[in-house]
Amino acid sequence: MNTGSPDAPTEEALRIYLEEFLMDPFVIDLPLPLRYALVHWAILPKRPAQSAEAYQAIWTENGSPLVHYCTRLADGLGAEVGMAYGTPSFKQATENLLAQGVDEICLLPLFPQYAMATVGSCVAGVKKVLGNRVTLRVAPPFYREPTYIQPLADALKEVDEHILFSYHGLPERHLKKTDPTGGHCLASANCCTTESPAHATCYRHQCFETTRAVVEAAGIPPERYSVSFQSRLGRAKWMEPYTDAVLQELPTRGIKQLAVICPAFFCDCLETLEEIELRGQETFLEAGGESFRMIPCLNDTPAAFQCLEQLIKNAGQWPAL
Ligand SMILES: C=CC1=C(C)c2cc3[nH]c(cc4nc(cc5[nH]c(cc1n2)c(C)c5CCC(=O)O)C(CCC(=O)O)=C4C)c(C)c3C=C
Ligand SMILES: [Fe+2]
Ligand SMILES: [Fe+2]
Repeated sequence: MNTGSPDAPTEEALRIYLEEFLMDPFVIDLPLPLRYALVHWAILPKRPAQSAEAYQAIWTENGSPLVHYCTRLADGLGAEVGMAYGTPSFKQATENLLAQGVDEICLLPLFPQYAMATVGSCVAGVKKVLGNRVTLRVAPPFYREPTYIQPLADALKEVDEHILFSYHGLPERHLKKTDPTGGHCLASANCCTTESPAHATCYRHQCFETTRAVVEAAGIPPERYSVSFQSRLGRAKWMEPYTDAVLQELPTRGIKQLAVICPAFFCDCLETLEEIELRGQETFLEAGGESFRMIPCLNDTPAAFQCLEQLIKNAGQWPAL
């Protein structure tokens, strides 16, 4: 499963998709009246047109890159593909599996790090469709699986530029909400490097761990890389530093050659191809940067299949819900 894309890069299709996406209480976690007001009065009047233009810039003859790569992966693995929003839907994928008479469904949310807005939403959606009809097993977050880390490290071994690890951001509120200890996340500056049971569902910790594992495997020293969080939406405080601010700031520190990698995304999508490769590049070059390149996600490469095959091998041991 992945988040999913609109059916077409048009304002109309974006309105349907964004309404479904943003009315999900796992994404905008406000009480229904507030969520409805925010989505319908603040976001939906303007964003569908803006997002349609963004999708037009990355749309291919195969449609949305995200849906295309996810479909190729699922087909190659003999799995069903389902999106949290839009088509192909997870509801249809779940029904297809049930129609085969299976007595167990193994769900692999294609997100290396846990977030309520992604993994949490996927699991709740599938569980709701299934009820107690069959056992549901869910893959644990794979943010430090060697088969995910090693190809990212390999891609960086030949890179001479400064490296920016840009992860999808989250409102800080989400980090606190999914903290099972009720007091660890964001309570101190070094919470994410202080061992805690909170880390099982701490997106921030898992992003930092992904970075740590990749730089260790690639032998990249601390002064050669930065970490930031992208795709902020709305006025709430999201995890910092923000990618767009870092892209503006790096050239002022004399860092003019940059390579960006986005390890929160298994497949390239709007957030990597448009937000980073197009708009992010423009921001960096306008701020005085001289060269910019993007490291692709694993997409449908042999390394992507090896990673997923390795994860799926253990599906029988994934926690059952
Ligand atoms: C990688 C993990 C992701 C997290 C964490 C995440 C949180 C999150 N997202 C939104 C709002 C939007 N995200 C959108 C696109 C989008 N988001 C992810 C992944 C994560 N989101 C992906 C893979 C995509 C790309 C989909 C594609 O079709 O390529 C969008 C839609 C596009 C747009 O208008 O920008 C929205 C909206 C929130 C609010 C959030 C955390 C609360
Ligand atoms: Fe998102
Ligand atoms: Fe933390």
